[in-house]
Amino acid sequence: MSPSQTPTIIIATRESRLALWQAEHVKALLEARGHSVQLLGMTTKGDQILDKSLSKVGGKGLFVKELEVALEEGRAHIAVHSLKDVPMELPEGFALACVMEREDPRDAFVSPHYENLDALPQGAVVGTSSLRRQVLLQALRPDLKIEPLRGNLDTRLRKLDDGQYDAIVLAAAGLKRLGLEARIRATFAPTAMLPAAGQGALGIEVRSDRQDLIDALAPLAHQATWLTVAAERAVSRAMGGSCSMPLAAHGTFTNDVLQLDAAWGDVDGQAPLVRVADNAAVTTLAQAEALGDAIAQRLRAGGARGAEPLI
Ligand SMILES: NCc1[nH]cc(CCC(=O)O)c1CC(=O)O
Repeated sequence: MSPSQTPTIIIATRESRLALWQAEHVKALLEARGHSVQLLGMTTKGDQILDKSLSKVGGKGLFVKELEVALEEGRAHIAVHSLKDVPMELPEGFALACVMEREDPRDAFVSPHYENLDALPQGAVVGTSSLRRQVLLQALRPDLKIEPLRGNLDTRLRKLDDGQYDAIVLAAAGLKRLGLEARIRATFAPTAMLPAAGQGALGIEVRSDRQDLIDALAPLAHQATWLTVAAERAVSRAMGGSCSMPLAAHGTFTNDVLQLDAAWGDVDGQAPLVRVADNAAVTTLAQAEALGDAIAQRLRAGGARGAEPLI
């Protein structure tokens, strides 16, 4: 079938501004290729539970489940996700059709009064609910008081502006996508604040029996990003990573060589951070995942306590 004969592609999306931006972005790219596309907005459990830390209420799957039910029931055909929020193992019957070109993967420092982390006074209050950000911040500045911060991007910025925090740390990608780049006072070097696996990258999920949709989405794939995040996500899988494990994995891909850095921290802050790095020539997803597995083994050898690997 030519694109003009294909029925309308319906994108299931959460209704936060960031999720809608991401769905609209994919809609525009597909329309530019001749497809007809509609959005189906929905509210997920993760959007409803705003008063608890994500790690306490069931983790990443929370934002994804309702969208998968819509795909399962045929009410929608594809779902656009921030890959960072997508569990490594998709449920039976679902597949990642493609991974798109990555936005800035770094974390951003946002504050009304202070230029960067170093400028914060002793004991300043920093908002983040990410355990990864918490342990990395605490390693850089043990004096800081880290306070939970939940909600969508606008809510988080409002809480900062209300004076509840001296600074907050967010993904640069989300701020840039929403045109809020001006709020970024400083961007953390990955060496200081190693990003989360998949941060800044979008993935598109489909039912695995929809080869027609997988073919339609193939032109949206960005191979270098896909290889990079496959390695990062393999680290997370091999560590049994979840929202309740402070884990960072960040790859950079240059001239077919993938450089992969990872860090693990103890939730209680008792054990020191474990950091490892390695690189390999990579041209296939299997090679990228092998590098991720090797990095996870080195994290464990260095003292990181993983959960059971989710194989
Ligand atoms: N966990 C929420 C989430 N999921 C994806 C992003 C940002 C965009 C991205 O990483 O692609 C954010 C916000 C944040 O971490 O500040």
